[in-house]
Amino acid sequence: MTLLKVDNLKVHFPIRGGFFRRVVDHVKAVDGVSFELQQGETYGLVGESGSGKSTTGKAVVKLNDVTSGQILFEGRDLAGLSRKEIKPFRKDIQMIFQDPYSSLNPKKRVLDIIAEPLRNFERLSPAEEKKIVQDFLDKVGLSPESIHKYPHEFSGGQRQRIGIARSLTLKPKLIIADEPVSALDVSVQAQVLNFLQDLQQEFNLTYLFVGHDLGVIRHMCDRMGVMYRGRLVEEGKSDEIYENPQHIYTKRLIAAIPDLEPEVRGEKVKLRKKLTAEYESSYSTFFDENGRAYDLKPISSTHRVALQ
Ligand SMILES: Nc1ncnc2c1ncn2[C@@H]1O[C@H](COP(=O)(O)OP(=O)(O)OP(=O)(O)O)[C@@H](O)[C@H]1O
Repeated sequence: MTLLKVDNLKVHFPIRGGFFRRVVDHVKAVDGVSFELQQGETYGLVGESGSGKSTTGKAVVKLNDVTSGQILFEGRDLAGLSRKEIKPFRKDIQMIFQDPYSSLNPKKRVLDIIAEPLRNFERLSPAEEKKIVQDFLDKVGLSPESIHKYPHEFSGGQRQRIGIARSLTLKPKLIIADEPVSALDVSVQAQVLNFLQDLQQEFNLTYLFVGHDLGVIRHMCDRMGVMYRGRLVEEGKSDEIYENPQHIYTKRLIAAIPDLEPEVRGEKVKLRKKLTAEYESSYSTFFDENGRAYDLKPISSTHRVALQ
């Protein structure tokens, strides 16, 4: 079943200038992006900084206004809804943020942090609320006494677990995870990722994963979309894209992944040079005269590429 269908999404931010602060141009942060998420799957949006992946994720929860296009969640279009009208859907769509240091209010105790979404949607007695919070703390591997503590008393990985517990209390259907481990030490990244996979099984969650790390996205995601300058350049099954990239941008992104082994490193240098030559000689195969990626076209039933 399709849970989320994003159709020709555009998010353009106005650039103002001059004495009267008139709109002089727009940043086309997202410029015609379409993809679907099936219930229970993990879909990844990957791309370098500024490619528009976070803006896409935030548009789905209406943290960004949508310029045009549709965001169909269980068939209902969220794009045109006001912030008030979107409220009932906030229960079903939750977000996990990148930085567990700044996304948790340092002045609040864990009980209040995790209970906040519950308080917005449900009328519970303090005892019921405490029980739910403690159950979720248990699910994310934190002790019941944690409810009395403040965020600074936890490590980065533990804080991210608090953020995850908060996002789960309303039993959402879709979780948007924006670079959920990139602020964490490498040693705890895998732990948090595996744990997100366990929770997915337990709660039948669907994830939209946003990130710049192709390794993480491949590990986590059944399918992915590669973003470049507000457009999808390649989309489909993660393994297929990773093993058989077709767009020059995807090829370069994969070739840029650092390697520790000296022989592979040498080969990668050669590959990068070859790709730079291909980029220069075949530019018009991949981008139009304005430098904009073409619309996606299927090259198999599970793989689409933006080629001329
Ligand atoms: N509120 C805003 N106002 C104006 N421009 C914005 C706004 N938010 C994002 N942008 C611009 O839109 C483009 C896409 O930004 P976005 O954050 O979605 O990229 P990203 O791929 O997620 O990068 P990063 O990984 O650095 O967050 C960038 O050029 C950014 O400067």
